[in-house]
Amino acid sequence: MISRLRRWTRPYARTAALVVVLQLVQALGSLLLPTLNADVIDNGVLARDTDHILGRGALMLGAVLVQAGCAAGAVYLGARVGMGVGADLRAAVFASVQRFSAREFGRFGTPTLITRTTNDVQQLQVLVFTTLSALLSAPLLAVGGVVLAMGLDVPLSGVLLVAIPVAAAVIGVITRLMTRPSRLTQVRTDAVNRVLREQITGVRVIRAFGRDAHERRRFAAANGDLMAVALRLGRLQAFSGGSALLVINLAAISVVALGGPRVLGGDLRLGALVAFLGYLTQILMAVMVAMAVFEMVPRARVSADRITEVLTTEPGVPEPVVGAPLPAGPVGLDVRGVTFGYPGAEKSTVLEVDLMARPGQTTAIVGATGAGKTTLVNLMARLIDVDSGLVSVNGVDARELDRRALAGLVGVVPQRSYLFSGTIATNLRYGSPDATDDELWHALEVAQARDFVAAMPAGLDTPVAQGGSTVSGGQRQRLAIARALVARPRIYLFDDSFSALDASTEAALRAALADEIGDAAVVVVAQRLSTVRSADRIVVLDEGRVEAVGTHAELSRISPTYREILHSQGER
Ligand SMILES: Nc1ncnc2c1ncn2[C@@H]1O[C@H](COP(=O)(O)OP(=O)(O)OP(=O)(O)O)[C@@H](O)[C@H]1O
Repeated sequence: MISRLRRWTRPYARTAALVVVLQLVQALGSLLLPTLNADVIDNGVLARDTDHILGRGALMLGAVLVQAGCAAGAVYLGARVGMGVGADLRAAVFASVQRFSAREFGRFGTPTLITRTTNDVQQLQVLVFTTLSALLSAPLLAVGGVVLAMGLDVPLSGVLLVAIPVAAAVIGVITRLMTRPSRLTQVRTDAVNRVLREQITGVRVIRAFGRDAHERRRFAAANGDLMAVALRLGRLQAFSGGSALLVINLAAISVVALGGPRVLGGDLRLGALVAFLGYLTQILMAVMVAMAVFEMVPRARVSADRITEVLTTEPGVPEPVVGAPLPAGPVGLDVRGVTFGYPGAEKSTVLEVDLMARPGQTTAIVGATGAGKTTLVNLMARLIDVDSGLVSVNGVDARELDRRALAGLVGVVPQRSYLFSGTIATNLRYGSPDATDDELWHALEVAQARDFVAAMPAGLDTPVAQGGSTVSGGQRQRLAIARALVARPRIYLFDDSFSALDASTEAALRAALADEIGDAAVVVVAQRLSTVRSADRIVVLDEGRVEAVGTHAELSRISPTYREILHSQGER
């Protein structure tokens, strides 16, 4: 794990080196104090030498001040390194997730990606911080303490021979015991996130079906599981803290019991006994600190594994090393023999599909629910990559185009349009940040959204809630269409984007769109016949395969599926 963390701590090497120096000075100060204390007792107090007491006292004060200053500096800089590493890791995980395609999102799931970016990174951040601010000085304090303690009195050092291995054994056992609950804690935090997220998103469905009690029980179960494992960890921590204190105090009692009579017998100086107690406490405290940090290691290792898994996951839609140049002028999109199956699915969702979208023409895709229409649109926009076959733009493989350039070329209005928290204007400018207000109003007009936006209290500056939950479904759809229009793409992919509009609004929108988009290529997925009837080309999809291609008139004759759709909508 250390080697994995090294990559992230490297940019902070200088600060970390400074922390090492500060910790060294701090530890030396700590080690000096018991010896000075012994000197004050033996040669000052017992010898009744006030000057010696004051002289050594001043020295002790100096040592304490230097030690405190260095300790504060080490903690401050340690925090800067820890927080810096944490921020860098979060940024890296975020960047990685941003490159994920639907495939990777499906594999990980949203809740765990959020936990990994926050909670798991926090584990590593805390480990780096405590290592720098506490663990670094522990070896010097322990080794230096042992050497100085032995210098004071060899026979008493026998106590250390017993106490240190006992403390070390406790570390080993507890660290091992903590590994499993640590891993479980992260997994169960994911589970709580998952349930919570689902319940917040689905709150209306829960209320509508009166399933509040059921959902409460579901959450209570996930929450209880998390608490159970957290308690198991807590018990182990309590045991480790308690046993460490027990070891320290038993060792101190043994030192007093063994050393006290020897002080009375004149065999050991009182100052040496007191100093020995000081070193004993320092040594065992150092062991205890190391123990506390080691206890974090299993948990941090689990987090490091979870973060590494995200960072090393290759996106299903990789970026080309050098993007091919963008085709100029009107743009057409071709799908040739494309097959795609979702990971884990038994059969392909899209099979050997051929389709073309020509500039200035509209291609409609129709088919039963689940026929693979949305999947096909996602393949065309390269939101997912084909398993085989080719999606090309003016003859250039879409995989060779720079992804941002491709996004500028292809405007997608998804089936479930999503609006970001902000205002109407910030949402509309999402794909074209420099668009003027006039351009926004124009796009709204084409999308049949001008009237309702104009009627809003702050017009374009009206706030929009995350997801667009403060506007109606039909309004959201129209805003999403306007957002695509503002970006002026050269290929439009409308995935069932008119479904929430009434027939007359849709007819007005289609008429306005036809004037607006000029020689752009349009692909429309639709259920409603009025939407597809006037298309230049209609592709009928059946269980992922193209059943037929043609105009409305042609398909009415040759395609059973198309006839079924006609039939279901009262036409023949
Ligand atoms: N992310 C996914 N992971 C696994 N399977 C998926 C995923 N998305 C869709 N599918 C499956 O792929 C098939 C086609 O789904 P798709 O959404 O492309 O159909 P559709 O024709 O757009 O349907 P609808 O008209 O109902 O929107 C369905 O059987 C669906 O279960």
